[in-house]
Amino acid sequence: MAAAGASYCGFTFFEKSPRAVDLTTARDLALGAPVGLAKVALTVNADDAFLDALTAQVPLDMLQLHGAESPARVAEVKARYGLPVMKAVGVAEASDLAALESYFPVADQILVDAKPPKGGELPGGNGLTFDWRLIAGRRWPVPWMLAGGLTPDNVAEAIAMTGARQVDVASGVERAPGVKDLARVQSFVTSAQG
Ligand SMILES: O=C(O)c1ccccc1NCC(=O)[C@H](O)[C@H](O)COP(=O)(O)O
Repeated sequence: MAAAGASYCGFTFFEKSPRAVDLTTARDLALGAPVGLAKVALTVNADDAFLDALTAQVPLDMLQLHGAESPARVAEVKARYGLPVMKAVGVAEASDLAALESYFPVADQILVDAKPPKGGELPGGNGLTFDWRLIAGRRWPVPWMLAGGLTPDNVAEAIAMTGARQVDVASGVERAPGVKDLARVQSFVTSAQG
C-alpha cells in the first residue's frame, strides 16, 4: 500500500466483511507497516470493551467509526482513547448532508461515503457510488475524504467533480472480495494523483 503511494491503511473490524481481521492479525500488520502510513481501525457501533482491547493491542493512528455513532459518542471515543476520529457518513440525497454537518464539531475527519443498500449486510465497502453533484463545490470546516464505489477508472472524475483532497477505496482495488490487487492499488493512486 505504502509503496503504491497510499497514505492510510484500514483494518476492518466487522465480522461479516470479506475484509474483516482479528486483533492479532491487525496488530501484526500494524507493527509491520512503514512509518508514514497511517493505520486506521474501522469499527461499527463498537462498545468501550472492544475499543479498549483494540487500542491496547493494535498500534493505531486513527479510529474510523462506521456505524450509527452519534456526535456525542464520537466525542466520547475521541476523549477516551486520545486518537483522532474519522466519522463515516452515508450520502444518498441532499438531506443526508445535515447529518454530516452535525459531526463537524466533534470529528477530526469525515468520510463522505455512499449510503449502504437497505437490508444490505455491510455498512461500507459496497462498491456503490453516490451522486457526486450533491457535494460539488461544498466547503467544509473539517478535513474530509471521499469514498464509495471509487475505482482506478472513475477516481479522477470524482475528484474533479467534488474537489476532494483525499479519497478512500475498498472493493474498487480488489481482484476478489477482500483480496487487494496491488496493480489496481497502484493504478488508483496514480489516477487520483492526476
Ligand atoms: O469495507 C468493508 O468491508 C467495511 C465493512 C464495515 C464497515 C466499513 C467498511 N468499509 C469502510 C470503508 O471505509 C470503505 O473503504 C468505504 O466504504 C468504500 O468502500 P468501496 O465502495 O468498496 O470502495
